[in-house]
Amino acid sequence: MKDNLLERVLGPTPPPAYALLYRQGHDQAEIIEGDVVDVDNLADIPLHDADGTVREVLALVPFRQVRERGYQAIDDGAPLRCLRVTARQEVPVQMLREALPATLPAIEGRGFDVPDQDYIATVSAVIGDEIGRGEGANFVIRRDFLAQADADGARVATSLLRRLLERERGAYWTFAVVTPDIILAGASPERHVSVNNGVATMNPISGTYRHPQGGVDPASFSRFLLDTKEVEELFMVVDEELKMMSQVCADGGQVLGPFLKQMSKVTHTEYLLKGHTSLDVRDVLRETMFAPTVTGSPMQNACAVIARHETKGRGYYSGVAALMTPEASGGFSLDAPILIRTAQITPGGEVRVSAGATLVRHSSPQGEVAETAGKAAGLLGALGLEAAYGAGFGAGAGSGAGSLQMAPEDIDELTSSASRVVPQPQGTPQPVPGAQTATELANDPHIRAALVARNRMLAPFWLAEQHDARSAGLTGRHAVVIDAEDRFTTMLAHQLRHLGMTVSVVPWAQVAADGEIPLPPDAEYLDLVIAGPGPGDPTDRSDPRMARLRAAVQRRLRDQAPLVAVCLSHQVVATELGLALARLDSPRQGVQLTIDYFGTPARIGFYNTFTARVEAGNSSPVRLSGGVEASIDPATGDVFALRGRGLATLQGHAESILSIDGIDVLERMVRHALGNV
Ligand SMILES: C=C(O[C@@H]1C=C(C(=O)O)C=C[C@H]1O)C(=O)O
Ligand SMILES: NC(=O)CC[C@H](N)C(=O)O
Repeated sequence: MKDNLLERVLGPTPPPAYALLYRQGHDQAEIIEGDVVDVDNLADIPLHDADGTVREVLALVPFRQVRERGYQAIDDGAPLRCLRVTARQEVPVQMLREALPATLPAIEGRGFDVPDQDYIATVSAVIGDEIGRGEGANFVIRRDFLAQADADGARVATSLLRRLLERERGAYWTFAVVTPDIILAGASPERHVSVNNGVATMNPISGTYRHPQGGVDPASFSRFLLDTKEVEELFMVVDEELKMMSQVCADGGQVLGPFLKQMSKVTHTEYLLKGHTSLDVRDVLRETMFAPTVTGSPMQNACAVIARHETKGRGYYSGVAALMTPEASGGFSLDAPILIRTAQITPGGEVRVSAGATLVRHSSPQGEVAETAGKAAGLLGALGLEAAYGAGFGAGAGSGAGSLQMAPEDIDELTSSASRVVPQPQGTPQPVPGAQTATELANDPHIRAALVARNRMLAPFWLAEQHDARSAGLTGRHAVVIDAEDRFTTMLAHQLRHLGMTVSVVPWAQVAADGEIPLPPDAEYLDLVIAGPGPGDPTDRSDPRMARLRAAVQRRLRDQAPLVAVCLSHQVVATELGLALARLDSPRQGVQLTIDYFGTPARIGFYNTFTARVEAGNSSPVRLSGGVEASIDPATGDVFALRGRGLATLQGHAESILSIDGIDVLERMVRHALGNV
């Protein structure tokens, strides 16, 4: 008789480890049984048996795994757990739903571990001490809602899954994974990365509209769509994920969208990034570990910031579940949602629901408190914990008990700020008027038009496919990009290759103390050095990273050897040329500006807190000593770009999705540095 895995899994003697998955784009739900194997590194994920037979594996990758990349994380010991699939079954989703326990066990909410006041203090500290000191553009700090169920963990997970299948919508994966000591159940909106027949897709989601009590409302949603903070947040995570795409895909990543992800309690804005990869799926996982939408950017430093401001390890929160399935071609497909909106459950029925908010320079602490609560709301509602968090986090009053009470004006904060309205690109339709109620926001033509209009702010380079190189006469020239811990270098490398160059990226630590830069293995001569961006204060003499960057820059300047310098490295060059460096009153982290690039207006993305400055009131460009000229902001004297013999620098990021004119400016910089080739 055919084994009915579903019956077995939900029967009196379930197997020790199984998963129940309902994945977007699949007709049927999947039931998987597997052997549990814990491994140290992603490369150890057992995709082959000893005899070489391919195996399907579902891996649970905890956040602390990021240490494999050399990034910081509080070590809570959560294992990289693999289920080697031994049996699987597909059933219609309603069959799964109806087979799951119909009643929830009693669950007592204990509230957030970090009270509102403490979370507010953390938000302020992150804005002031991290973004305000040039450590990065955005950081995701999470807190945990804790609860205790009067049942074992598997029962909590399966009954929660039923409620999620009944109530949640728009999820990428709705799932429960049960293993002897680690149990997860959730409805994650966000695909981190998938690979199918060599096509890699990432799905950065950012921007969160919390549904008002009476349901979604196109008027308030239109205001949300025009909120600068929400728009910039999404663009920043697209940039950060393009860094990952440029690393794993030879053709970078084409940006598709924006789209909406409408869920039960919140609606998000999102893009899809697509490219072609030939990497092993485990390498794809490593190079993309983890999403900026749940960590921040630049990602490496975001991990350090998280370790500074969170007090406990994240377990699996913001990690991924990764299903790797053999493909006919001999490789493996990969499907990896981010573990958010996911309950971490112990065998004894302790429940932990983590939620974070993306903190940016103009975050409102109260608004971010409400956002963590809003993100937890879908799961807490499904756990029957509505009372624990109050009547709702939407536009209504928060009348709930405990730590989550807040004033309606605070709750409204994120969506109502008229002072932060995005300047509307020409022809953008006005926000939809009045009280019309539409449940499917994406079907509203005005909303669709407003979404599409966002792309007018973005670089055509990244909105198009990028296989074909430009013939720029730079073919065969060798460039080395120095990585100063911001992976914008992968996008720079991709664009330079697009211009015909041969490019390698070296970490700053490979620069010698005397500034010598290693020659790539296949090159006899280095035509160009691109000194990259990075977090931190460029004048910090105690930081070995700054010292190496400075040594490299000094050497290139001394030899008048071609040098392009970006952002942090532009600042280093500027100080070497004797310019003053100042901290901006309001950081330009993730901001688009039109600059005068030596006679041509250029729309460029900026990610900086510091700036080099000359006297205000001059017109651009100004001539400095040594034949160097500076493109400046006449009002402030802020230096946007420098040019001299063999030298071209930019405070902004030509490689950014925010740089409409980026590839043209980069090409001009490279040609200038190479002596006008
Ligand atoms: C960090 C979370 O969600 C992420 C952050 C979002 C945002 O800040 O707008 C939106 C979706 C997710 O990418 C979470 O759910 O905990
Ligand atoms: N992206 C960067 O290189 C930033 C440079 C510097 N850390 C600043 O914030 O100004």
